[in-house]
Amino acid sequence: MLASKQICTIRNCRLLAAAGRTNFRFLSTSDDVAVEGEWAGCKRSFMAPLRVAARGADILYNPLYNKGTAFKSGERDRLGFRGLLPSRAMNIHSQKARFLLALRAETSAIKKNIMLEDLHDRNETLYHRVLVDHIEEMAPLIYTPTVGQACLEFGARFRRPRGMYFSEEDRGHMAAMVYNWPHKDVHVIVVTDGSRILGLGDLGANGMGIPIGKLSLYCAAGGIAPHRVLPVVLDAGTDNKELLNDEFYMGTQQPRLQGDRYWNLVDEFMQAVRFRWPNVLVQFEDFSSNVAQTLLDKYRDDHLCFNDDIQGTGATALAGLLSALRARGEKVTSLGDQRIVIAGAGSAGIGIGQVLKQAMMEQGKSEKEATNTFFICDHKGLLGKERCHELNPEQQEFARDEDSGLPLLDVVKKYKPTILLGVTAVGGLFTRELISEMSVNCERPIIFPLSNPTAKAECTAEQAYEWSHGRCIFASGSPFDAVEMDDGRIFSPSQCNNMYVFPGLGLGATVCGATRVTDRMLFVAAEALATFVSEDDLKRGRVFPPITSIREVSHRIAVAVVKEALRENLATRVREKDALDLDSFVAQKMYYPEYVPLVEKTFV
Ligand SMILES: O=C([O-])CC(=O)C(=O)O
Ligand SMILES: [Mg+2]
Repeated sequence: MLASKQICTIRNCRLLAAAGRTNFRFLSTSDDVAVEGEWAGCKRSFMAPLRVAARGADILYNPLYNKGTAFKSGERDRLGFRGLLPSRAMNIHSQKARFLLALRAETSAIKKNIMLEDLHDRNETLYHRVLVDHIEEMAPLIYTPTVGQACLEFGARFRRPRGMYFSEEDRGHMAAMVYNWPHKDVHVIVVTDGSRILGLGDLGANGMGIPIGKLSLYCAAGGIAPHRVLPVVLDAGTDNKELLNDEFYMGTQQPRLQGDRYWNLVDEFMQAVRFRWPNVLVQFEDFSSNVAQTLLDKYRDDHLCFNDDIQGTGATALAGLLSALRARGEKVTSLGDQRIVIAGAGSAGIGIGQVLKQAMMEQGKSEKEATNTFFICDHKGLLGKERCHELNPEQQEFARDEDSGLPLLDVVKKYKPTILLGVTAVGGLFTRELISEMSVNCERPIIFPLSNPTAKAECTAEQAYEWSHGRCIFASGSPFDAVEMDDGRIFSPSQCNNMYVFPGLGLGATVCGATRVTDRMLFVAAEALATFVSEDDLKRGRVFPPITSIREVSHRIAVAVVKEALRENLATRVREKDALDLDSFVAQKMYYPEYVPLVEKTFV
């Protein structure tokens, strides 16, 4: 699409214009460091130089600029580090081959994660190129499930800091502190307070691995340039006794802040980041259920923000269910005719319920009809009116008139659901009996154990296929390998993980300068994702596209989000002529990891 067109920053445009070159495209107005590329492996015939305010060894030790052995001879002279590298210049392909050889020789997933993160700290371009070109192999190493282990071992394995930490000690200083971050054009922040890391519980400041992993996907899968992302931990303490006594724990060793002390910390942080980066998108991640919804409600009308576990997971589950209905040969508009059991009534469970309910209403159901399709259970059984005193307002919306407290298995026996979703963080909760019961009542039960990481999944892919005699439509939060049945059938389970949605949603929201993330944006994101699933995918038992197409998926979601932002009058950065071709508008803004020639800033 853009293959031969030149993409560069405004300053480079001026530089090139001065040199009489006009075959470039203007891209960004606010940036020195941008290296932008096309979403689908573009090959450019001309590369605009990047102006860097550094020289000599400082370049080699800056992971955003460093190319390691790929620096060419002229560049080594021009930038003053001849002699600091072995003589032979490699290219990104040979560097990648060398790295992959070493990575694949290692068998432990956590050690591979460390090798990748060390590369991240040395050379971001090569790191992201490895991710883009081998996303299926790398995603489980830098993200779920291995990132869970990386968080558990974060303190003991700490090497280099990445991102920012804000704690109560910083109160009164945050507006100044944000200027310690060396990049002036941050587009996306992923922030956690570490209170509910995946299904692993309160990991305090060790939860930093999650924002880092999510943001790697923002760059590789969503095409956000690496200098535009900022991982953050709000260090509000931890109630994890082990961590409080752990000699290598990295965070504040005090119990979690409560009440005003907690909310004041959050408030000052939000104001500080908005002050320095007024258009920044803030993604709330892995906040425990008792604060997640309040946090979202507090900021969603005035800040560009969303909660990934509530809204991102909800939109992803919706997309998976729409595809699963297609796989069953049913209309996608039959969502509101299903009976849906959600095991888990935390922020993810309720978030999924809310997104699905909204979709049913878009499809023409009344709110009452839509609500009536849900049977949400927590560890005390079915959410029912009799339990209202112990439920929060969002849970109360789903409380049923009868059978309050009915155990999960009995709910399945009595109400014969067609869909079973798990977000409990209780590994193995979906027993043989439960899945057999689902299969008695429904020819093709939809079974999505969504808890992460793998050990927390409510059942494995193998169990679900075996216990349903190969009849279920399965997707899980963490990846599972293909399953071969005794009769020789092979199923390739899909991963129903919010990684399919957040990179594209964030890309769309930031490129168009959206002022808010709305429920409709989540809905169109889910629709765009669902329409990406081919008939061939469905035949193989897949209800999500292969991870290898994640950049295209993100691109398509981003375009849908920009369209929706325009429709709702919330886009501030789309010119009339951009709106004529949103596909190209979004594609042009997507970062693609490749080396660009460096020029010293003082030189121009
Ligand atoms: O991180 C993931 O894989 C999905 C997610 O948001 C969670 O489980 O909290
Ligand atoms: Mg999460």
